[in-house]
Amino acid sequence: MSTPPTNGNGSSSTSKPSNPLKRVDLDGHDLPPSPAPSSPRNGRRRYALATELVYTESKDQYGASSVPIYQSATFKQSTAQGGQSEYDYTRSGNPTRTHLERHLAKIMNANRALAVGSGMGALDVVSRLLRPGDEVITGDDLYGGTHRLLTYLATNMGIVVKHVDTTDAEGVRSHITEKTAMVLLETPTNPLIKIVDIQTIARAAHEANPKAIVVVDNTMLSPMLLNPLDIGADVVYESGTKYLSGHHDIMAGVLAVNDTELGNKLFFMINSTGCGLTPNDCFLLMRGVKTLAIRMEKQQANAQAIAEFLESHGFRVRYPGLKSHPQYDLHWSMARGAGAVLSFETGDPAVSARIVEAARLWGISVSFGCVNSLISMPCQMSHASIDSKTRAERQMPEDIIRLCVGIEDADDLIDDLSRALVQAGAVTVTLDGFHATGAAEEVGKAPLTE
Ligand SMILES: Cc1ncc(COP(=O)(O)O)c(C=O)c1O
Ligand SMILES: N[C@@H](CCSC[C@H](N)C(=O)O)C(=O)O
Repeated sequence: MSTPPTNGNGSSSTSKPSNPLKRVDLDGHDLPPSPAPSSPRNGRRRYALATELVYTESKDQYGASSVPIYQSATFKQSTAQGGQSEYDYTRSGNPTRTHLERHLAKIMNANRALAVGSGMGALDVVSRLLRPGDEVITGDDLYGGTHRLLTYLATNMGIVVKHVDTTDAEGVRSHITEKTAMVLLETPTNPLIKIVDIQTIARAAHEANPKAIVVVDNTMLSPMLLNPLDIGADVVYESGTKYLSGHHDIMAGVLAVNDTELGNKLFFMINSTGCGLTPNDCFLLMRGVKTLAIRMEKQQANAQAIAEFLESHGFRVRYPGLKSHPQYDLHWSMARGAGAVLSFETGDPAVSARIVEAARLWGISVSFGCVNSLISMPCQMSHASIDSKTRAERQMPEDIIRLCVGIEDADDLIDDLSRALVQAGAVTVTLDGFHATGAAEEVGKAPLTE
């Protein structure tokens, strides 16, 4: 039998707090106005993640099993004084959003989660913690949009952004100074699939400068496979457009923290700038999150099969599910799975383009984490906002193809890819099968982490 939800001070959920302006969570932290908890307990997990993803204790008056969409901008107040009710205005808070945020806090192992309009919106909220002169230490293989926003901050807002090799944890430490306000990490990186040791970097950053916050973009793995807050991160954010929602039918971003003050600052930014996720999109994100486990399981199994298929045919494949990945052990020391994004090279951008265009089941599209399989050339698409000179400096191969694997039948995906490889002239066909044509040149290439 389920336990009745409790309010902030542990009393029955039906009793009202004595001061309606003051709301606290189960740990006694002040919270901005929100309804009574709709997720179990204090937001912490009691069951296996697959169970918690679908399990909520809603306090809906009619017992609705799916959270209602409170499609209302305003909420009527009972007195002229205002501020007496749970909600007044959807920019500041909405019951559908609160339900989602409580659920996200639980599955992200956080004290507080916040939902905004996109992944970039989430990074924008975090970046508003920075002041002119602050330093940000971040990777040299970042999602293109992240690079673009950081470049804007460096160019226009007086923020010093240092792109360093975050696969070298000790090297990162040497860059941290008293001016370092933020260390921003992605793992696996997108699209080079490099692994970053969050725990070691977070420890080093906090030792070197206790005021620096460690921020992790967890879009590539999702809370299904990694909880960065558990291994030293101060803030985790992700694009809810990807695995969390899973169907490419909404844009969303989520943020999660354990520190109450930090959570309040982020909420302040969201309320002040008005980037909170709309009620309708909160509903869709909530619905998507419930199938995260089953989607991710199938997507990963497919990704593993495709990575092995490509590698066995002589392609240079980047995927942390392959033992050949140079940071295989590091990845599995942090994460519960390899995810469903992999990349491979052909040795020739024109051949890569022909493969992408010959594929039928694989949609030519940016983004990942969707139930449909996608194929793209990051240098021309998702990472085109990084100029070609910088891409070259960062050793991003122009021929790299990214595969974002969905939930289709694995054999169908492999058949379609095989046909595209043959049609594009990427493989040499013999009586025994086929082998990557560019494989001979690939052999002499540097290892993936260098
Ligand atoms: C790793 C990563 N972080 C953040 C984002 C931004 O998310 P959104 O498109 O929802 O703004 C993306 C993709 O867009 C991404 O790939
Ligand atoms: N035109 C968009 C490109 C979005 S890329 C989406 C996703 N993160 C990916 O890696 O595919 C833009 O300019 O941001």
